[in-house]
Amino acid sequence: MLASPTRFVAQRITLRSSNTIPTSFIPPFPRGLPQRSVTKASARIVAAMSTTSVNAVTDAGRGSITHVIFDMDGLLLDTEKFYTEVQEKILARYNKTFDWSLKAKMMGRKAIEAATLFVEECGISDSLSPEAFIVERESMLQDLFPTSDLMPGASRLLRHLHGKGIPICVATGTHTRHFDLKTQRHRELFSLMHHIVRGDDPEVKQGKPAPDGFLAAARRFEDGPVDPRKALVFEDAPSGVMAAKNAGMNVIMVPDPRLDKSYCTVADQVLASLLDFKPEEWGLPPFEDSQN
Ligand SMILES: O=P(O)(O)OC[C@@H](O)CO
Ligand SMILES: [Mg+2]
Repeated sequence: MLASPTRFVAQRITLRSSNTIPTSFIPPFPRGLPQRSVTKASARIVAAMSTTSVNAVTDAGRGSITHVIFDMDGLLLDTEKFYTEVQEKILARYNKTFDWSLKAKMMGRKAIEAATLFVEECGISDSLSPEAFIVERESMLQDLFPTSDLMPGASRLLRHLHGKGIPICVATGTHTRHFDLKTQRHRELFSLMHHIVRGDDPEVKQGKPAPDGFLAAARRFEDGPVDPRKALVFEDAPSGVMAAKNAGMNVIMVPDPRLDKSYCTVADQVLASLLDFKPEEWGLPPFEDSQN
């Protein structure tokens, strides 16, 4: 069971008149907890998150969306729970518990970056390398991924936008070999996507919070590259939200309810579920059903 989320003293993010979000946003470690000895590798990753300059979306965002880009894990597919379950099992061997402050940093990232954060911030890097952690984690995930379910509202939203002729695609940190396992029960739904950018795509030099995946996704639409101000991203992870903002795009966050609220202050809109999305608020065709 994940330790209960600790209260963060989050930096207040205020949108200045220029609508530019301050370049560094990383919630400091919670008061009262020992400052973890973050070694150079995970410091580099954490620093990348805070030094990546964040270009806020301009005012043109709402009301003029023409293309939609979806994150996958935790947003379209209920797969983040598998990562948590497996990581808790591995940590139990070292009598340690996995908590949401670390989960929040790992979500959405490329495997090796998430693995480096995991072993170093849990203080087990002397006995488990990031590479060995990935191999062990993968062997446990192989059986779980093919059982992935859709998140609430995912099918309804994708079919609605596709049916109305709105170009949609996926930009995920997931590697191709995992993508195929996770989506094998949902091939028809994912066939509605114009294209899929995966974590091992040659154009994705850096994982989220770098904008690479979302910029590659914007380029590959029929009429690409799409003006980022007309693109709407759906994400569940803080790193993914930052990546979308760094790409100059609009972003709706649908976070796990256990994620501390201090991680949810950068997105343009925060929803409890995709079922709560109102397309007309963004200039997209409204749903016909009375789901909400
Ligand atoms: O970018 P997404 O689809 O959330 O994938 C992240 C995944 O690598 C695990 O967090
Ligand atoms: Mg995700």
